[in-house]
Amino acid sequence: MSLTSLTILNDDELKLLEHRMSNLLGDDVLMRRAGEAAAAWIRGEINEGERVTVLAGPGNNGGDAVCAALALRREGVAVELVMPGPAKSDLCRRMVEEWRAAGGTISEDPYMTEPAAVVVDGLFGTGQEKPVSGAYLDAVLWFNERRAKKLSLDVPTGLNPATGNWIGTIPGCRADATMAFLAVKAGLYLNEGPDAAGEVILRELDVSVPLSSLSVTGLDEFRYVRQERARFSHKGTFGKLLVTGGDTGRLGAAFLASRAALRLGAGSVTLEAFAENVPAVDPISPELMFATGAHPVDGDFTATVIGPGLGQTERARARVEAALKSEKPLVIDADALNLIAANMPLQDLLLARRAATVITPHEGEAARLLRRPVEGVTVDRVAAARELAVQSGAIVVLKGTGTVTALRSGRAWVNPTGNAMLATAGSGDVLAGMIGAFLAQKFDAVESALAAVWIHGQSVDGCLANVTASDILEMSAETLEVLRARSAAE
Ligand SMILES: NC(=O)C1=CN([C@@H]2O[C@H](COP(=O)(O)OP(=O)(O)OC[C@H]3O[C@@H](n4cnc5c(N)ncnc54)[C@H](O)[C@@H]3O)[C@@H](O)[C@H]2O)[C@@H](O)CC1
Ligand SMILES: Nc1ncnc2c1ncn2[C@@H]1O[C@H](COP(=O)(O)OP(=O)(O)O)[C@@H](O)[C@H]1O
Ligand SMILES: [K+]
Repeated sequence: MSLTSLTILNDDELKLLEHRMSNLLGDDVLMRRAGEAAAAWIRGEINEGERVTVLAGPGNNGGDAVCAALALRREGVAVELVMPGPAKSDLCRRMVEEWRAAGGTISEDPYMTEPAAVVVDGLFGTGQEKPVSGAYLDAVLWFNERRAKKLSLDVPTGLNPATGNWIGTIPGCRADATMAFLAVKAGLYLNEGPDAAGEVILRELDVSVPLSSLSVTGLDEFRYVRQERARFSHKGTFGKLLVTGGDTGRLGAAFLASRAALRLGAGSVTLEAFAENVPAVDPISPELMFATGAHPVDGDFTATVIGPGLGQTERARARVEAALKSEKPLVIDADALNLIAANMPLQDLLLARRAATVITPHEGEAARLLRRPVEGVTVDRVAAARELAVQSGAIVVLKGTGTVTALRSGRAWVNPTGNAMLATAGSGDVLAGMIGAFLAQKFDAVESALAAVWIHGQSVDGCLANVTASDILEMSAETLEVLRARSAAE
């Protein structure tokens, strides 16, 4: 995993860059560099005498694959080239001619090849237009069944490079590693993408890649959160956070958010719980304070988190209204989002807010806010997050596989950390509390959101089982500690 932010280029941006580079360098130079880069990686994966099978498609992804085969063959590696259909792009045709001129043969059926240690998917890349079918689909199935190291070139075949969904819902290649050329594509991090791509390896091909409005979050996005605290400080320096939620039966959600906020460094945390029988103390976190009597004034706190376990009563609606009217930073999660989705005046208040506001919907909550079915969010998570940012005026953290953080300017980030161990009840409450903790410590709101999402995901890195939300908050605090130690040593 890369620790610095990576630029994501979309199809238009890539085409423009490729066009410029092709004018500057010659039309085949990037393809040759891509092939060489793949061949160099493959050489590192094989032992003396082991074979490689390369699947090449009809377009430039196929051209990259043929170039890789050529480079391996030049070095004496036993490599077989399979093309289920004829070359269609000029560049791919040219590479095929070179392959034949070098004495190479081409088979159409991968089942006719010898067992290989590495198999390469160079069937389709960013030019995929329709679901994979026919002989190409057979090649995809063959690829997935191999007991070999599996490398996809640029994008796993069948995956929509922008959205991370299978094109036409037909599953495509599942690789151990994907080598992205020039820039990474958003789809490698979203929905089906991480399972399909495996490890993402970027090769910029000696091109200086321009910035874009979308990137993969790296540590450089939150250097202040990672900095050691100044010694000249006191608990007031780190802010007072209010957590509002926890109605009867859902008190735990508010506890998780509050405990996470304490662990992630809020100077103090006060819980305003809606449940009837709220304990006088949290025996696990006795540091936690409880609001008693009338509802606290948001303005008396540095920041508020509202929503975890809040419920959707009239009392809750009125409390969300008061929070929206406050001029302090606010994190809005869970039921507070559902209340806003169902209530136009609350939406107006949200849009009118001037203080920093972070909303943290999962796909279901985002769908309600955007008034569409959940599939209308899943189909393009980046687009949905951007739309929601425009609609709400808030910083949007759209949770899920590849959490997307978007601003109303269109600037957006895809988070690379995390795994399905986060898919456990209360993990979103922990995240809301973490963002609240960073806002209370007066970090920039965008940095707070990006840092919390990255750390929350990283905390379960390598975990395969045995993780509850309570563990996530402990491990997130440990992750921040490691990051601070490292940044102090830099
Ligand atoms: N042009 C350049 O300068 C560079 C291109 N690169 C490679 O070029 C790729 C993009 O190349 P292309 O735009 O040619 O796209 P692809 O190679 O992904 O595929 C396009 C070709 O496949 C056909 N096709 C698409 N979907 C199909 C389907 N489901 N069934 C059958 N045929 C289908 C199209 O009609 C077209 O002929 C990138 O992913 C990358 O691998 C890299 O070499 C980097 C430099
Ligand atoms: N498969 C997954 N891969 C990565 N992150 C996930 C996955 N499933 C859930 N998450 C993350 O876990 C958290 C779940 O939050 P949420 O849906 O609000 O759950 P809850 O309400 O139970 O706390 C979010 O941060 C989400 O991004
Ligand atoms: K591919």
